[in-house]
Amino acid sequence: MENLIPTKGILKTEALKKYIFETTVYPREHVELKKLREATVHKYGKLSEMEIPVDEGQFLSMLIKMMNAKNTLELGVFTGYSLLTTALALPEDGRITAIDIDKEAYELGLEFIKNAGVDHKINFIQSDGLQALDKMLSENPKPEFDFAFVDANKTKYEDAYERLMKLVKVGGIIAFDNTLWIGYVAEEEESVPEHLRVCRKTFIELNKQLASDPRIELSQVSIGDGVTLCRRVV
Ligand SMILES: C[S@@+](CC[C@H](N)C(=O)[O-])C[C@H]1O[C@@H](n2cnc3c(N)ncnc32)[C@H](O)[C@@H]1O
Repeated sequence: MENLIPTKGILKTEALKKYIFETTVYPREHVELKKLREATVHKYGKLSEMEIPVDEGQFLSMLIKMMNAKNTLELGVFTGYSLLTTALALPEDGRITAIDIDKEAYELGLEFIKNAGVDHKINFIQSDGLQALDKMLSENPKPEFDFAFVDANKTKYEDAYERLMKLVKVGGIIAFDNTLWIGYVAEEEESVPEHLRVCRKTFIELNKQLASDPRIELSQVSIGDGVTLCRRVV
C-alpha cells in the first residue's frame, strides 16, 4: 500500500505563525538575544535573515538542556544568535567551540554575549569550517562533543557530516539547519529561483543520505527552515 502523507499538520497560515511568535516565542526571548537580533537587523538589513529564528533558538536551547550537553560545537556563527542561545543554555562550566570564516559579524554579537555574562564559555575560531574540523581530528581524534549545530556553507554539509560523526560522541546530536530549504526541496527545479537551485539539490541529496544512514537516529523538525537532528547511535 502506498504510504499516506499525514494531513493533520497544524501550521496552516501566516496568522498561526504570528500567533505562536506573539504568544509564546517573543515573550520568552532573553533580553540580550532580543538586543542582538535588533542590532543585526539594524546593521545587516535583509541579510539578518541568516540568523536562526527565535522559535528555533528556543527549541535548540531546550534540547541542549534536556541532553545535559556540556561541550558543543557550532559551524556558522554570523552575529551569534544561535551561539548566544547555546551559551545561555549550557551549564556554567559548559564550553562551545564556534567556527566561522568571518569574524566581523561575530564582533557585533560579542557585546551582547558579554552583557549576558557567557563569553567565558565560548572559544571562537576564525577558519574555514572543514579545515577547523580536520585540525581537531588530527590533534585529538577522540569524540568529544555532545552536540553540534551546523549552519555554515550549505554545499559542504555532507563533508562536515562525516567529520562530525567522528567528533560527536555516541548518543550525541548533530543538528543541520535549513534542511527544508525554504520548502524548495519539495518543488520542481523549474519553479525554484536560479540562485537557490544548487542548495536545493544539495539538501535533497543530504536528506536522502541521512534518512538511509543506520549510524544515526533522525528527526526532521519542521521549525524555522527545517532542522534535522541526527543522534549518533554507533
Ligand atoms: C546562516 S549564517 C549563520 C547564522 C547563525 N547560526 C545565527 O544564528 O546567526 C552562515 C555563516 O556561515 C559562515 N560561513 C560560510 N562559509 C563558511 C565556511 N566555509 N567555513 C566557516 N564558516 C562559513 C558565514 O560567514 C556566515 O556567518
